[in-house]
Amino acid sequence: MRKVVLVTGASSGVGRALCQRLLEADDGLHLCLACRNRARAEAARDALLAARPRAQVSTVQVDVSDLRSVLRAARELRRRFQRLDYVYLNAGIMPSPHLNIKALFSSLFSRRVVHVLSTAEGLLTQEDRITADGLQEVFVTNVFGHFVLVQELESLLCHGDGPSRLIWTSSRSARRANFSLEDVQHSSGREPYSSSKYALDLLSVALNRNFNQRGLFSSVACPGTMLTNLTYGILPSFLWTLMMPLIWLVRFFANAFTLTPSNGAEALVWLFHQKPESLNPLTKYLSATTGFGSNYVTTQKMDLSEDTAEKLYQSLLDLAQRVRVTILDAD
Ligand SMILES: NC(=O)C1=CN([C@@H]2O[C@H](COP(=O)(O)OP(=O)(O)OC[C@H]3O[C@@H](n4cnc5c(N)ncnc54)[C@H](OP(=O)(O)O)[C@@H]3O)[C@@H](O)[C@H]2O)C=CC1
Ligand SMILES: CC(C)CCC[C@@H](C)[C@H]1CC[C@H]2C3=C(CC[C@]12C)[C@@]1(C)CCC(=O)[C@@H](C)[C@@H]1CC3
Repeated sequence: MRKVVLVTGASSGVGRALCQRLLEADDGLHLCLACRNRARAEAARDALLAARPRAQVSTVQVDVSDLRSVLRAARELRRRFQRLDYVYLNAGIMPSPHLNIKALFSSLFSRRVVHVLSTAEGLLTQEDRITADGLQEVFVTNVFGHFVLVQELESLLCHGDGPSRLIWTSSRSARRANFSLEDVQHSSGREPYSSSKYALDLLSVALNRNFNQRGLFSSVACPGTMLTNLTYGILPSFLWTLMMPLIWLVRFFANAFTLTPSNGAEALVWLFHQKPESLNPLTKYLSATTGFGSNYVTTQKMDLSEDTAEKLYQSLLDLAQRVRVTILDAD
């Protein structure tokens, strides 16, 4: 039977490159592209099938920032599939980013330059919004919509017939100091992106604790800094083009500049091929690229406590229950 792989945010960037690379390695897979925009999803499916006609590629419409859409998509997936072997929880946003140019220049002359350029620590803030469900948009898109999707797909993931895998696209910019259990949605801070990625790291640890015995395994990966729609929201593409010679130079010291979505997919593809029992649940798997353009995977121990992970998990369960009641009442 074909293995089924679901990828959210597969219409562009690293999600789309991941689909391409997975099919290059094995066109016997069934890929299901979970995207918010039907036209973009179909364009991605057509391009993938044109390159690998033997593959099976389907699409499902889901806007992960809209919980009704998540519930609808999960219902559709339960109708179509008996099991999901891999779910890549990849869709993500960084709305209205503001780059602190002064901090960027001072970091270039500091000893922490490689760390700052790899994580953007102290360089970026964002303006978050509130969704129609009354939730912070970055939190619901990057974390909570995916959490509810996983909950709704539990029967396809814990099927008792071999392991299933969750692979989250996190980030090197996930930072403990930007996350608080008292404000998991980061409604009162200016770094919702970093907070949401830290929440993903915690969530993955908690999911392993709660689901490994039922055959579900979770991992987190960072694709490194790539030129995608997300980074074109920080600086326009012509500025990235102008900075390219400098970035190629920087890449000799900072392996996080993977630059292309295909390079960025390295850790996500590598995780696909690993036995889940061999992976460390407290490790983040990072795509990296050398100055000469070779890709490899490196690891980082996550800066978190299992107790905080469990507390976040419980607060997401509570929130999901409350939101479900509100949605059901309104319908
Ligand atoms: N670019 C980078 O340097 C880095 C990116 N990442 C992470 O990689 C992931 C992919 O981003 P990247 O490829 O860079 O950027 P892109 O903007 O190219 O991809 C983001 C994907 O998420 C989808 N998406 C956004 N919002 C929603 C939503 N509400 N519902 C469903 N899908 C949605 C987009 O759909 P659509 O095509 O319709 O816009 C798109 O397919 C993100 O989680 C990001 O945080 C992590 C580290 C570095
Ligand atoms: C290196 C160049 C000469 C200057 C580039 C300046 C900035 C635009 C980049 C420096 C660090 C970058 C970075 C990201 C975006 C672009 C920078 C701020 C991310 C925040 C993109 C999304 C992520 O998830 C992070 C892992 C990236 C961290 C580094």
